[in-house]
Amino acid sequence: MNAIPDAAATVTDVTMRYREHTALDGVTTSFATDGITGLLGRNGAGKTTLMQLLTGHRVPTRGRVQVLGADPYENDAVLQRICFVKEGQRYPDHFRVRDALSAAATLFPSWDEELARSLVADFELPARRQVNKLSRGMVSAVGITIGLASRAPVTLFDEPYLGLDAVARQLFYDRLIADYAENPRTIVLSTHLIEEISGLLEHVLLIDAGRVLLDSDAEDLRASAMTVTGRADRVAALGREHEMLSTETLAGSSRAVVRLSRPLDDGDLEARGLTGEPTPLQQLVITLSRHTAAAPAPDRAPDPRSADFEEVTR
Ligand SMILES: Nc1ncnc2c1ncn2[C@@H]1O[C@H](COP(=O)(O)OP(=O)(O)OP(=O)(O)O)[C@@H](O)[C@H]1O
Repeated sequence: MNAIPDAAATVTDVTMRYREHTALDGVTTSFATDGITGLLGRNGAGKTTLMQLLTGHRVPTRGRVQVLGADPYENDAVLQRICFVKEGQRYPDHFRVRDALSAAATLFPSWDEELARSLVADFELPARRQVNKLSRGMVSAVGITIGLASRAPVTLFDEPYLGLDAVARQLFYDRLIADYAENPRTIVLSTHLIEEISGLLEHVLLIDAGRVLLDSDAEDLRASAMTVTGRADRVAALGREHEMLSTETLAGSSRAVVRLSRPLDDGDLEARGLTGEPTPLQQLVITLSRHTAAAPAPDRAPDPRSADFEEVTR
């Protein structure tokens, strides 16, 4: 897939099987040394599994994982430069917020105490309260604080904002982008809240049923598709030159998400009696996932949790 010359992490032809279930199937990708990648995909697509491989929590059934130049599995020199903020992270029972932060400070060589303090203040975290007495959103804020203040060269956030309200999520995005601008590093963020983070992303990796569906620079991706509206016959004519990812037709008028085989400007569209607008990233991801799901691999049953995806992203 994408070959980044001095990537921080590369995954080469990786397959991960859990007994009879294949969670990742021949995945090849890489993550830029300085870049924010959105790891997207439906429930059960394999996002967490990929992050577990990158962080040495699992060994692939087949293939090669390299992070910061080495296999991360049981490799302390690499692992202390990786921070993995897991969905639903658990902490020892007796840990107070400040214990969790002190433990993280000893773990990560690039820990920034000042940043940690300012995040604790911004998220209004009670430093002396036990973590297991915090609300769900507050526990997420502890994870986000650790992820950002770790300043780890490779930082992965797996759905980090369970229970976080919209104001706190925006705070996370603002602090992430501000800190990243001053301290660029490799950041991978898995989420279902695609539209919320689309402005942050420099790269998009979309996984579907264990396979890479899309691995693209975010700008190129935005430029690669368009939503076109007009008379059904005119939209259909456009479909002979470009790939129609989805089309809805009502009373002789169509609206289609089109993957462009060459750039189309307003003049081109006007000449065809059509109007065009950018396709939001979330819409594009949903459309691409459905487009592929229309022809599923024969050995793959849909993940039972997948029905939630559209609800969350709609
Ligand atoms: N330990 C395990 N044993 C068996 N199957 C597993 C295990 N962990 C994950 N799987 C399966 O592998 C597939 C990929 O799971 P994974 O957690 O990587 O998906 P995900 O993209 O992170 O999903 P979500 O968005 O719901 O968190 C799923 O079908 C899941 O049921």
